[in-house]
Formats: sequence, C-alpha cells, structure tokens
Amino acid sequence: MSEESFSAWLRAQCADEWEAVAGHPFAAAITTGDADMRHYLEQDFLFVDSFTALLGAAVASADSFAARVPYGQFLGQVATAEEKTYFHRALAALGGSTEAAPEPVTAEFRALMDEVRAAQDYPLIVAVLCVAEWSYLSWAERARKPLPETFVHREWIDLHEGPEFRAWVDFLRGELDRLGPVLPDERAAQVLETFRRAVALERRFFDMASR
Ligand SMILES: Cc1ncc(CN)c(N)n1
Repeated sequence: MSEESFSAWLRAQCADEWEAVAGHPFAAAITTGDADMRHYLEQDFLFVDSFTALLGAAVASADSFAARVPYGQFLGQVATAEEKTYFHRALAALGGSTEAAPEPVTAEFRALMDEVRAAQDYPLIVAVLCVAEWSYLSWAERARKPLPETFVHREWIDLHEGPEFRAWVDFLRGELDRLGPVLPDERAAQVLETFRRAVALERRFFDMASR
C-alpha cells in the first residue's frame, strides 16, 4: 500500500468494477429520469431492510462512542425518511409492491450484509456500508441540474448526494482510513475481499434492474 488512504486503496483495487457501478447505464438513466424504477425499488426495499439491520450492528460493534453517534443518526433517517416515506410513496405511485420476492442478487446482497452483521465484525461492516453509500454518491453526483421532475427519480438522487450525504460518506471512509493502517495483513485482505464482493453485488444489482 502507498501513501493513499486505505479507502482509496480499496477502491483502486477494484477500479474497473467501481466505474461499472458509478457509470452504469441504469444509474445514468435514474439521473435523467428515464429509468423504470418499479422493479428496482421493489428489490431495493428488501435491500434496505438488511441495510438498516447492518446500521444497527455498526452502532453495536463500533469501537468508540464517537463512531456510534453518526450510525445512530443515519439509522434514524433511513427508518423515517427513506423507508417510511420515500419507498412507500414511490412504490404506490409506480404500482409496485413492498412484498416482492427477492431476485438472486438481492438475496446474495442480503446474505452478505447478514453475514457481517451476525459476525459483529466492525471493519467488515464498515466495508459493506462504505461501498453501498460511496458507490451511490459516485453515480448520484454525476446528475446534472435541473434534476428530473418526477419525484421518484429526483428524490432518489437527492437522498444520495448533497452536503449531508457527502459528510456521511466521508465519515465511513474515515472509519476505514482509521482502521486500515492498524489491521494485520490478513485482516486487511479480508476487508478488501468484502469490499470487492460488495462492489460486484452493486454492479449486478443495477444489471438486474436493467432487465
Ligand atoms: C443496492 C443498493 N446499494 C446502495 C444503496 C444506498 N443506500 C441502496 N439503496 N441500494
């Protein structure tokens, strides 16, 4: 590893796959208001359930009070703004269901989140959370103003960019950057493996939504 931060190093190890997520045609179509969001949001509603549980595991497994606080704050937002209001309003407008059967990639993503949550392994938990949030910031910040008029697209972009979301991603990256340098090599390799798995799943999730 060179001078770069641990999080930058992790991303650089899967740079092509990362760009395939950030520049994915489905993500680009969200930014222009052209994406068909129904199936995607039905599946993401299932994703967000495990993601919320993972945030709870981050609160529980973080190694300091200072770190627990941002997780708790974000958990509160996901449980109120994202899950309670956006998903229900968007799926109602699109004629979608909150009880869809999980696609294989959704089940795999949930399994990865459940695996690191059950292990209460803080560095691996941060790796998955960081990929999920940083990769979403990476596509959402490519959106050009004016944002799409349809609330389903516009609010989904708004939820994943802007100063608050950027600060949240900076916090997650900061946690990886704090932990990485003191991890033994085999633990750092485990974090990289988990980071890679999550990036590959993000790409497949957008592939699934494109069909
Ligand atoms: C699949 C996926 N990855 C990430 C995010 C960002 N919260 C999301 N909503 N869905």
